[in-house]
Amino acid sequence: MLLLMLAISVAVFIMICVVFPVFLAPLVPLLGLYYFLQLFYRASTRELKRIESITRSPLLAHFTETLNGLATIRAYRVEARFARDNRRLMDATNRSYYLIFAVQRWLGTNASTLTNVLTFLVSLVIISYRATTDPGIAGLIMSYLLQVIAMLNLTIRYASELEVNMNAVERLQYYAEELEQEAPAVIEKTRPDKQWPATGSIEIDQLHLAYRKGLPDVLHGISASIRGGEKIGIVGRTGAGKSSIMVALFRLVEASKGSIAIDGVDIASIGLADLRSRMSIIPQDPTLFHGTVRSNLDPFGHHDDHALWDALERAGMKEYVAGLPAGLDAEITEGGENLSAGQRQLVCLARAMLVNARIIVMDEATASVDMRTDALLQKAIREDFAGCTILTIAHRLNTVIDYDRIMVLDAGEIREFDSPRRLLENTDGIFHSMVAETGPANAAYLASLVR
Ligand SMILES: Nc1ncnc2c1ncn2[C@@H]1O[C@H](COP(=O)(O)OP(=O)(O)OP(=O)(O)O)[C@@H](O)[C@H]1O
Repeated sequence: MLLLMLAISVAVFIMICVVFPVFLAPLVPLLGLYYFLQLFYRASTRELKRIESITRSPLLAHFTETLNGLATIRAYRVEARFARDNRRLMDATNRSYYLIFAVQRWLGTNASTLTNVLTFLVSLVIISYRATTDPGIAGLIMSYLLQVIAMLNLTIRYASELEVNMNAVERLQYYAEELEQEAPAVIEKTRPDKQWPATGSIEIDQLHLAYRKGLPDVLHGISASIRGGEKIGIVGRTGAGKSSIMVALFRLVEASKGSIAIDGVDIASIGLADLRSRMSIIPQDPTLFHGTVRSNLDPFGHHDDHALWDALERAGMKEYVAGLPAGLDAEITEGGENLSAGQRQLVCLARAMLVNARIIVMDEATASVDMRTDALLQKAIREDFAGCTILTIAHRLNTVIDYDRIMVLDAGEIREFDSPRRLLENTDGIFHSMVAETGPANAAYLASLVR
């Protein structure tokens, strides 16, 4: 609408000026000045907006961190420091914000001055030609002149705003076209059959993994052969590479060298959706989404209510969910905030049970739960997942001491991989020393549990 009005005003104004070319004389140099004004204005606004965006991110990050860590901040009585940091970051943002307004005022003042000069000059021309100029035309010239100038001011403002906001479009385009994409979800030619993986055997062959190009490998050519149905505990000190094996298995990061084959199928050759839908993961930090119990258990609506209740029962959550007024349709808030950490873990467990996968990966699934939930999880792992291949990434050796085999990782390499009994017998081994570090009483208890 604005552009249309501007176009009409400019057109009429030009027509008048063509009929009475004398009025063009003062316009030409002043429009030139106008052009320079907008050049300065656009360049400054663009840079200021950029600075404002850069300084706004730390402010928002600090604000979010403060909100998340409010309890800790209060406990350590460091409110003053956080308030000071917040003010400092706010000042940094406001500095550019203030300047953006100042630049707008600068444009407004200069444009108004130019407008006034222009109006004055055109009025002088009209007065000097009053004998030959129709009073109606003179009025029309003055009226359109004022409109055109006002529109020009707005046009400069909007053009520069458009230019700045185009940054967002540029960023979207970058995300859509230039950002490195995941492998395809499905590769028709190499789709595994519906039963895959029937046994759940995993063959890891000289696997190297780096989190990004240019970063050093975190797994240095590991090889292991896991039979279908085996229970494998993966242990090692912090940073040994335990979670990286899970990352490679789900292809969250592609292996830089080597391969993983599941039931003889190289996982790099199939689509990601096919790969990830055939394995279940119970992460350390259970992930729930805003929605209902039902949508969290079965996001794609593949299962009927009977199957959902059955999974909840096996995970020990049936009683709780049945007690909710809406049952399976009870609301789950963002991140599962309205459930306890243990209940979130159990919902994840029920979700894993529902999938009926042959391969289950647990990333320290029992690290943050109470004894009852832990017992439920362990029972489920033994009974429900009896025939499944289980890989448990564990810090607590108690969780995996009765597993079939333990893989001991150190600095991205497999140092030991054997049954817990044999590993314990090797008094020079890492596993033996890890068990000894848990204290004499627990070490004796662990030794009594090994099969
Ligand atoms: N997203 C990442 N980007 C870059 N390097 C990473 C990333 N995640 C992990 N690493 C590096 O990979 C190595 C192995 O990390 P990983 O998380 O596999 O160890 P972990 O044994 O699971 O440790 P923890 O017991 O603390 O969870 C570490 O040196 C770590 O710094």
